[in-house]
Amino acid sequence: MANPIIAPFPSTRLRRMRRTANLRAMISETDLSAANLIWPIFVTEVAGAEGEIPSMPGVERLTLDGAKRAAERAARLSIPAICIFPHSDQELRTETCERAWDPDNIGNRAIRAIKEAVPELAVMTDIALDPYNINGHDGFVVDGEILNDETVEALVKMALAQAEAGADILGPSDMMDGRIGALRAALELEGHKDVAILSYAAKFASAFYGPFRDAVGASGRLVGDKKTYQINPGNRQEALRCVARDLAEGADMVMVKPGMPYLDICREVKDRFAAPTFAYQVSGEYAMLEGAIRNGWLSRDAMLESLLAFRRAGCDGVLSYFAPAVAEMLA
Ligand SMILES: NCC(=O)CCC(=O)O
Repeated sequence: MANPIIAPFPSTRLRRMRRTANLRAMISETDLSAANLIWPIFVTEVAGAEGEIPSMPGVERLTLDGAKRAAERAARLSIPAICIFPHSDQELRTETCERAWDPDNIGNRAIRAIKEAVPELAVMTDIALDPYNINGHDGFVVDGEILNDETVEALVKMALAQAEAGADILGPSDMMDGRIGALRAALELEGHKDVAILSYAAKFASAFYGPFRDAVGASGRLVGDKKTYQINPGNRQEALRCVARDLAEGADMVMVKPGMPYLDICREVKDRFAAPTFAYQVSGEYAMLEGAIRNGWLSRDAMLESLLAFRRAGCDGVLSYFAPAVAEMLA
């Protein structure tokens, strides 16, 4: 850390360099561009479920055609990557979750549709059983317990189906132990050596995921909570150990999630590991900001400021539902 020398007032007047827009631009330390954004989208297979998500105003569940249009919009706006979250048919969710690795599940169909429409756009996926699990958990549940090793085997099948469908970046969000190593080994073995892993490495058991669960139809489903696999929000050292572990197992990039309440973790992860670091500005953060903006309580600049803060905290990029709006503002 540099040690700035500050002459005493009035020799130093820090306001001198804040006086005009050009002077401020000269000493601006942090930038934000569309290249820093990953756009998460929801894709539904349920007729009639498309349209706005009430707890995420401005965000819609999309049909496959809608997903293609979103991909084209992302490309026009120079957003480099889109991340697909499936909204599956409730009737087809089971305890055994076999649709999670079905090549024709809605997530995999969306990957193929987007890669066909906009081949150069990077497609990121979600790896966890919850969209296909009857009880809303990320892993298999037996007698109230979330099974680790059996879940990891299923996640490997899920990952291979996504890689086969053309995914560029896999996003294991499940927080089972040992999954990054298992995924990396299977990808190498099955000829997908260039598929990247962006690990949800420091994923906290947060109250800020509420609107997302509405979006994917998991709100009424979740039995209990996710505290036996996601990190206690107060645990900084444990988060760092998770990141170290995932990098050692072969993650190409790591994520901190949620974002704004965890900027200290972002900074520390970047400084310690110097790996590509992302934050997820989650649904609850989006809902708070967008709700206040819609009520006229905040200006739209709050959106830009929130994303700039991730950059200042060391993040290379941010998954944000604001991605297209912000890219439009920046264009
Ligand atoms: N596995 C993905 C998420 O849980 C997203 C959370 C959110 O946006 O609230």
